[in-house]
Amino acid sequence: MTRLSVNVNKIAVLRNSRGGREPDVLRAATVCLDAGAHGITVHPRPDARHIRADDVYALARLTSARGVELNIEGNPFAPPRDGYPGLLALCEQTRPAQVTLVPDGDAQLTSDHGFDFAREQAALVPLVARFHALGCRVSLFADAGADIGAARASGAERIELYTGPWAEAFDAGRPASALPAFVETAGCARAAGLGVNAGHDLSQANLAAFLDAVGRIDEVSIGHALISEALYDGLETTVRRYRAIVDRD
Ligand SMILES: CC(=O)[C@@H](O)[C@H](O)COP(=O)(O)O
Ligand SMILES: NCC(=O)COP(=O)(O)O
Repeated sequence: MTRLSVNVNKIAVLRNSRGGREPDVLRAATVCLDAGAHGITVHPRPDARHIRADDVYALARLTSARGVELNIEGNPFAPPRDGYPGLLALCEQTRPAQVTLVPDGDAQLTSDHGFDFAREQAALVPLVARFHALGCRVSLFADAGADIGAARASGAERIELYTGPWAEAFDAGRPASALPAFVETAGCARAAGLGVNAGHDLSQANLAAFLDAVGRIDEVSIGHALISEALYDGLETTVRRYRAIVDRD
C-alpha cells in the first residue's frame, strides 16, 4: 500500500506572507490527518521561507500524539543559522519517524535534483548513521537513473524518487518518455532491498499514471499541487481524493 504524506510547507508560505498565525499549519495538518493522510511532511529551509523550527516542534507533538509519521526533509550539510538549528539538531529535538536527505542549496527555488551517490557516499555514510542513532528511518532524494548500489551502500533504508521530470513530461503530453528511467530505478532499488518513496510536483492529474507504471511505492509526499487544489475544493476533500488514488491498488 502506498502511504500519503501531506507536505504542509505551502500553508506556512501563506501564513508568513502576512506575519500572523493564519493559516495555521497545525490546524491544516490536523485536517489532513483527519481526512486520511498517513503522515505529514515538512521541508524547513535554512532561510525559514516557510516552515520554521517552531512549526516542526508543534508538528512533532501532533504526529506523535496521533501515532503517525512525521517526515522531515532537508539538506544535512546545510549549517545552522539564526532560526534554523540544522537538520540533525531538528531531528535530535523532534525524533521524526523518517528523515529525507535532500542535496539542495538555499538559492534553489525548490528541490530539483537528487544525490550524486557515488560522489557523496563517503559523506553520507556517517550522516545516515547519526540519523539512525536518533531512531529515524533515512530516505535519500534520488534522480531516476541514480546509482542505486552507491545509495544502498550509504546505509539508508529508502530512496525518494525525485518526480519533477515525471510531472514535466506528463504536462508536456509525453509521459511515456519519462517512465522507463523511473521504472528501472525503482526496480533496482527494490531489488537492492531499499524502500521507494516518491515526490515532487505529484498531483491528482499525474499520480495514478505514475503509480500504475512504477509499481510498489511505499510513500508519496505531496504539497504544492495538493494545497493548490485544496484552494478550489477544500483541504479535506482534496486529501480524500488523494487517498482514493493511492488506495485503489
Ligand atoms: C524534497 C522535495 O521534493 C521538495 O518538493 C520539497 O519538499 C518541497 O519544498 P518546497 O516546498 O520548499 O518547494
Ligand atoms: N518530497 C516531496 C514533497 O514533500 C512535496 O513536494 P511538492 O508536492 O510540494 O512538489
